[in-house]
Amino acid sequence: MTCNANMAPTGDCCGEWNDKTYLGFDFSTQQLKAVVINENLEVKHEVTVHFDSELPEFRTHGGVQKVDNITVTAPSIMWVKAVDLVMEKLKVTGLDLSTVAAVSGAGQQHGSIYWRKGAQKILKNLHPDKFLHEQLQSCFSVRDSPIWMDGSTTTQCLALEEALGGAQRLAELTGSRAYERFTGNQIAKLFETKPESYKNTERVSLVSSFAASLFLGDYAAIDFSDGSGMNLLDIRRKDWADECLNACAPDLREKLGKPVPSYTVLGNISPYYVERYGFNEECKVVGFTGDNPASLAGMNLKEGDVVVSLGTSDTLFLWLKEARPDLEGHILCNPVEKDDYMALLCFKNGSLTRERIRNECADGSWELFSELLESTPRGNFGNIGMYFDLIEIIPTVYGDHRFNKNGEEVSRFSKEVEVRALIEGQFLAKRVHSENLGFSVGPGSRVLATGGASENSAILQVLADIFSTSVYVQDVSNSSALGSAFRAKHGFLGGDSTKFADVINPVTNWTLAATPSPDAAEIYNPMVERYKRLEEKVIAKHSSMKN
Ligand SMILES: Nc1ncnc2c1ncn2[C@@H]1O[C@H](COP(=O)(O)OP(=O)(O)O)[C@@H](O)[C@H]1O
Ligand SMILES: O=C(CO)[C@@H](O)[C@H](O)COP(=O)(O)O
Repeated sequence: MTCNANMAPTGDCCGEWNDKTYLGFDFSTQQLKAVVINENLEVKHEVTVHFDSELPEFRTHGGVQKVDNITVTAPSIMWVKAVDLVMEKLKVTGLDLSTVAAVSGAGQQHGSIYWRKGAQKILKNLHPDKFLHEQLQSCFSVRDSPIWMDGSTTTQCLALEEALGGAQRLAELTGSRAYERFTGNQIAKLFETKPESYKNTERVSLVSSFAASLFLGDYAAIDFSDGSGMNLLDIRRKDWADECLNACAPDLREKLGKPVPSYTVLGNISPYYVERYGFNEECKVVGFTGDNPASLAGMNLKEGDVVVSLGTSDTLFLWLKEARPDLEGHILCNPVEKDDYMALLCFKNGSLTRERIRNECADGSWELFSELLESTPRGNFGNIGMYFDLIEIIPTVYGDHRFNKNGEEVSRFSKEVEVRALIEGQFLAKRVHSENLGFSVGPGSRVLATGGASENSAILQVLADIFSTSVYVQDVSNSSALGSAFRAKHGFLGGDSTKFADVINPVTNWTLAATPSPDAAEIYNPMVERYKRLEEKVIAKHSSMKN
C-alpha cells in the first residue's frame, strides 16, 4: 500500500515509518536553521548554517550585501549552498533521514528569486552524485536577490498606489499599502531597470517557495500567507489581483504560478534526496511560508496574545479572525487556518542595530550589554533614543537621535544610558505603533517573545515593563523552524481536514520570563506620549532633509 498524505499515518500504509519524524527549515536573514521533531513534537535534532561565517565566499554581513543605503541583496546561490551544508550536518547528527515523513519550511519574507529560462528542467533532473550548488549555478537570471531590507523602490510604490486608486484601496485589496520591500514593487523595479533579465526569467519565487523548490525538484507554488507580503495577492479571494499584476510587470501571473493554501502537500521529495541522503521516496514536501507566519504556527497562541519576534528584524504579530487592513502594518493570510488572518508590524533595525550598540558600548559582549542595561533605572533619567542604521519601515526615518529629559537633541549619551536608550526606544516604538494599529496588550494578555534576542532576560524585562504585561518564552527560541516542522506534520495529516490546533495542542511549553515592575506603568505611560512627540520631531527633520 502506498503511503498517502491524506491518510492517517497508522503504520499500515508505511510500515517502515514507525518512528516518523518531521523536518522544518527556516531560511532566515542570517542563517539556515533546521529542526527535526518526532511524532510527539519533541525536538530531536537542530542544526544551523550561519551564512557569514560558514559561507564566507559570499562576503555577506548579517547574511546580506548592502549595495548602498537603500539597496540590499543576498546571493541566491548562497542559499542553495547552505542546503548542501545543512543536509551534510543533518546526516552527521545521526538522524535516519528515511524516517522523515514530511518536510516544510519558512523563508525571510518578501525576497525574490528569478529563475532563468531552462532552470525548471535542471531542477527536475538533479544528479545525486553532485552538490546542488554545482548544478544550479547558472539557473538565475538575477544573481543577487533583493531582500526584505531593501528600500529602493519608492518610485514603484507610488506608481502602484496611484494605479490602484490610492494607498487605502491597495491595502484593502492586498492587506498592505505599497511597501518598498514588498515583492511586487521589487519585480516592477527589475522590469523597469533590467528588462532583459526580466524577460529571461521563467519563474519568480519568494525565498520560501524557492527553498521549497529545492526540495521538490520543481517550481513550488507560493502559499497564501507569504504571498500576502507582495502587494499582489487579493487576500480575500486568495488569487493574484490582476490590477496589481498589470501595474507591476507583464506576464506576471504566468511567472508567479498559482498560489495555494499554506498547508498544501506540493508533492513527494525530489529523487535527488532519496538517492543522495536516503529519504523515503514518499516523503512529502508541504508548502513553505514566510518566517513570521511559520513562527505564528510554532507558538500555540491564545486569543489576545501578541508575539514579539526579536530576530534580525523585530516584528510584532497576532492571530486575527477578520482582515481590517490599515495604512500602517500588514494583514497576511493565516498560515494554518485558511479563512483566518494575521496582523504584522515589522521594524527593520532590530538585532543588527543592537549588535552595533553592543560593540560600541559593551566590547561586543551581551553579558556586559545586559549589565549596563540593568545598571540604569527604568525611564533612563528621562533620556530617549532612536537608532536606525537603515531607513526604518515605520516611520521611514534614518540615523541616531538622542533626546535629554527636556526634549533637547543631544549628540551623545554615556555608555549605560545609550544601551538603555536603545532598548527602551525600540520597545516604546513597538508599543506606540502597535497601539496605533489597535493591538491591545493589557492585563490578561500575554507577550510571547521569540528570536535570537529573546534569550536575553535583561531585554525581556524592559519589554515586560514597557508593555506592562508578563513576557513568556518557549524552550526553542527558533519558533520559525519549529513551526515549519509542526506545519510539515499538519500538512502530512491533511491540512484541509485536520485542524492545526489539534495537531499541536500537546505543546504548551511556555515559560514565564519577565513580569512588569510595580512602577512600570507610572513610568512608561507618560514616556510613550513623549516618545510620540519626539518621533514626530524626527519625522519632520527627516522630511526637511529630503526636501
Ligand atoms: N544574548 C543575546 N542578547 C541579545 N541578542 C542576541 C543574543 N544572542 C543572540 N542575539 C541576537 O540574535 C540575532 C539572531 O536572531 P535570529 O532570530 O536567529 O535571527 P534570524 O532568524 O533573523 O536569522 C543575532 O543577530 C544576535 O544579535
Ligand atoms: O520583512 C519582514 C517581515 O515583513 C522580516 O521580518 C523578514 O521576514 C525577515 O525576518 P527575520 O530574518 O528577521 O526573521
